[in-house]
Amino acid sequence: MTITIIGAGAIGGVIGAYLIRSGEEVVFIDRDKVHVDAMNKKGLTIQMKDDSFTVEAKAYTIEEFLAAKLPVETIFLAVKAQHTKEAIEPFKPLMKPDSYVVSFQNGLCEYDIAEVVGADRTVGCFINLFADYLEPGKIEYGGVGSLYIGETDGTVSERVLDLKERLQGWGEAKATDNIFGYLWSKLAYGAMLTATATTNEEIAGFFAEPKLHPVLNAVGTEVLRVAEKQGITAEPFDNWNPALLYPHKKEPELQTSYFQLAERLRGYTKTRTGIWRDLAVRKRKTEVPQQLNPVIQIGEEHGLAMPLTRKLLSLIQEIENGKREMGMDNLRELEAVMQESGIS
Ligand SMILES: NC(=O)C1=CN([C@@H]2O[C@H](COP(=O)(O)OP(=O)(O)OC[C@H]3O[C@@H](n4cnc5c(N)ncnc54)[C@H](OP(=O)(O)O)[C@@H]3O)[C@@H](O)[C@H]2O)C=CC1
Ligand SMILES: CC(C)(CO)C(=O)C(=O)O
Repeated sequence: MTITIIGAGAIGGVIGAYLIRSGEEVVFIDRDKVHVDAMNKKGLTIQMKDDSFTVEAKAYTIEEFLAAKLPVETIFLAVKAQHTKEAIEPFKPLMKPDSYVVSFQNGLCEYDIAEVVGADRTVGCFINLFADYLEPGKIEYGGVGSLYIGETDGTVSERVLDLKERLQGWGEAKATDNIFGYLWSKLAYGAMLTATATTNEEIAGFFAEPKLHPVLNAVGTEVLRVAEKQGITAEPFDNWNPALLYPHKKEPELQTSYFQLAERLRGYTKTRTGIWRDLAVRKRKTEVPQQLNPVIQIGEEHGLAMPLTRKLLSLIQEIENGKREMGMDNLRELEAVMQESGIS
C-alpha cells in the first residue's frame, strides 16, 4: 500500500526517507516546488550528527499530483498545524473508501482532519523526534524521540497495528490506546518549549537551570489542568513525566527529571524548537495559535482563566508581528503573570 506524505519537511522527510529505505512505497507531496524538484533530481538526504543517507524519492507539488490523477491510499500528514485542513482538502476526492489520514503533527490536529475526512478515516499519532528542514532535498535528523500511533476512540485497531509494523522501518514506533494522553502531554511540554522560543537560548539550558523551572512548571501545569478537566491521563515520554509536575509536584524527582531531560537534549544537534526556527530563521508565522488557542478555549469552557497560556500566545504573536524582540525579558514577563496568577 502506498504511503502518501503530505508535507515533506522535517518530520515528513525523516519518516518518509526511513520508510523508503525499509522498502515501503512512499510518495511525497509538498507545496515547495524547489524542494520537490531537488528530491526528484538528487534524492532526499537525511543528515544526522555522525552519519547521513540519501534515498531516491518520488515527489510532486500539489498541482503536479492532482494532474497525474494518482490514487491516494494511506496519507501521512506532516504540515504545520495551521495548514492542516487546506493540505488534505484537495486529496479527499482521491481517497479510497478505506483510505485514512495519520496526523504526524503537534497539537490537536486530529479534530481538524476529522472535520475534513471523517473521524473514522482519522488516525492519531504522537511524534517527538527532533528534525529541521535544512535546504531543498536535505533534512537534519537532530535527535531521536518517541512515536505512538493510536485510534482517536482509544481502540487498538488492525490498521494501527499495521502502521506500527510498517513504521519499524523508522524505529521503535508503538501502538497506544491513549493517543490523546500523549498529545495533551506533548501540549504541556510543547507549551514549555514554546516559552523557550521567546528567547534565543537553547532548550537544554532551560531544563538545566533550576531558577527557570518555576515558570516552566507554571506553563506546563496550566495545560495539564485543562487535560485533567477533559478526563485525560497525560502520558510520560522521553524524560518528560507530567505526573511529577501535576496534580502534585513531586520534588526532588521533578528536578532530577529536568536535569535528565537537559542531558538528553544536549545530545541532540537540533537545539531549539521549530517555533524558534520559524521566528528567527525562516521569518514566518508559527503554528503556536493553532496549538494554544484550542487549549485556552477548552480551559475557559471549564472555567479556567488560562493567564500563562494567553500571555505565551501574545508574546509569540508580538514577535511574529515584529512588535517584540526575542530575549530573556519575555520570560520575566511570563514570570510576572505566574506570580499574579498564583499558579506554580
Ligand atoms: N520538526 C520537528 O522536530 C517536529 C515537528 N513536529 C510537528 O510536525 C508537524 C510538521 O512540522 P515540520 O516537519 O517541522 O514542518 P516543516 O515546515 O519542516 O515541513 C512542513 C512542509 O509542509 C509544506 N506544506 C505546507 N502547507 C502545505 C500544503 N498545503 N500542501 C503540501 N505541503 C505543504 C511546507 O512548505 P512551506 O515551507 O512552503 O510552508 C513544508 O515543506 C508540525 O505540526 C510540528 O509541530 C512534531 C515533532 C517534532
Ligand atoms: C521541539 C520539537 C522538536 C519537540 O518535538 C518540536 O516539536 C518542533 O521543533 O517542532
